[in-house]
Amino acid sequence: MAQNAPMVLRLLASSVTAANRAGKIIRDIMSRGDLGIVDKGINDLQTEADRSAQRCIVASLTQQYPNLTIIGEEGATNCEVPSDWIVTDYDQTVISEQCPTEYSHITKDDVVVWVDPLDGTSEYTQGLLEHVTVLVGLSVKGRPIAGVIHQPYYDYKSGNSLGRTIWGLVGMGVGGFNPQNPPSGKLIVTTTRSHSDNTVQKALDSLNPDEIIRVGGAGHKVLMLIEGKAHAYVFASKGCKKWDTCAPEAVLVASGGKLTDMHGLPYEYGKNVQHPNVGGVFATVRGIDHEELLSKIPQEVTDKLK
Ligand SMILES: O=P(O)(O)O[C@H]1[C@H](O)[C@@H](O)[C@H](OP(=O)(O)O)[C@@H](O)[C@H]1O
Ligand SMILES: [Mg+2]
Ligand SMILES: [Mg+2]
Ligand SMILES: [Mg+2]
Repeated sequence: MAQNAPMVLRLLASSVTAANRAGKIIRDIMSRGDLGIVDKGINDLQTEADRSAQRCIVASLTQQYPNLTIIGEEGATNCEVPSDWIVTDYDQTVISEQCPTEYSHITKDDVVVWVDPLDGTSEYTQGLLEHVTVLVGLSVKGRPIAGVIHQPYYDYKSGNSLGRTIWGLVGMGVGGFNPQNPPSGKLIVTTTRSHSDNTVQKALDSLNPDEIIRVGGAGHKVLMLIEGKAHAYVFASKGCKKWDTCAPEAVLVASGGKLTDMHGLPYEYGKNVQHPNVGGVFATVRGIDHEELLSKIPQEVTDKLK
């Protein structure tokens, strides 16, 4: 009986359906063509799709889990939304999974949900729609243990109008896609397409990669890893925030990978942590020696990330 499932499993199943609904809102707003762009600061845009997607997700989860702690990129959310934006059903695949016993007694008070309603806003406004993801991350006692990465425009050029939703729960596994290993005998690194600087480039140069793939979206970059298109995501900059990395880190770890800052330290996702990831992002797929690769980053780079 779904309602008797552990709260963490139910919350993940609810997050999948909420992210799917947010993805439709994102597509509908793009179709209408009025993005309502607001400039939040240097190279930091927000559209009506960001705002509406967050209101949809927060309203849906709050209705099912009152007083749940949710931190969204777009700040305080007006939960007065059209009734058809509120979804309260569970994703049936997720809710049918066997939840690891370690999460059996987790309560809402242990959980913080990190929401990036539209990751890759800059790319969304530029029409690079395959870079866009919806991110819902679940942290328990500060650790990222579950995540949803929804792609509203997955394979849209071939007519797919529903997108794709990937999920993961550490200790249970991942779903919604076929994990692939990157090619052996070479090093492919993914990084920013729009926020590079000398420090970012020095970090990349120190790894001497065979190939660098520059794309937008923190969620999109982690998808490159778990789908076997890159071995590491390296971003020696303070630009990312906790809502950018909570869900991707949980899915990556659930698939055997690892994400730390550029000093090799884990990020904490409790409700009182600072939002910027000031240590940068260093993520690797299963099979890559995270610490060995990280040891190649020079101190002149890590000194800039404190
Ligand atoms: O949700 P948005 O604001 O689109 O999230 C941003 C990140 O904050 C930003 O760090 C990423 O920069 P890069 O593309 O340079 O990695 C951006 O892509 C979005 O993820
Ligand atoms: Mg943003
Ligand atoms: Mg983001
Ligand atoms: Mg965003």
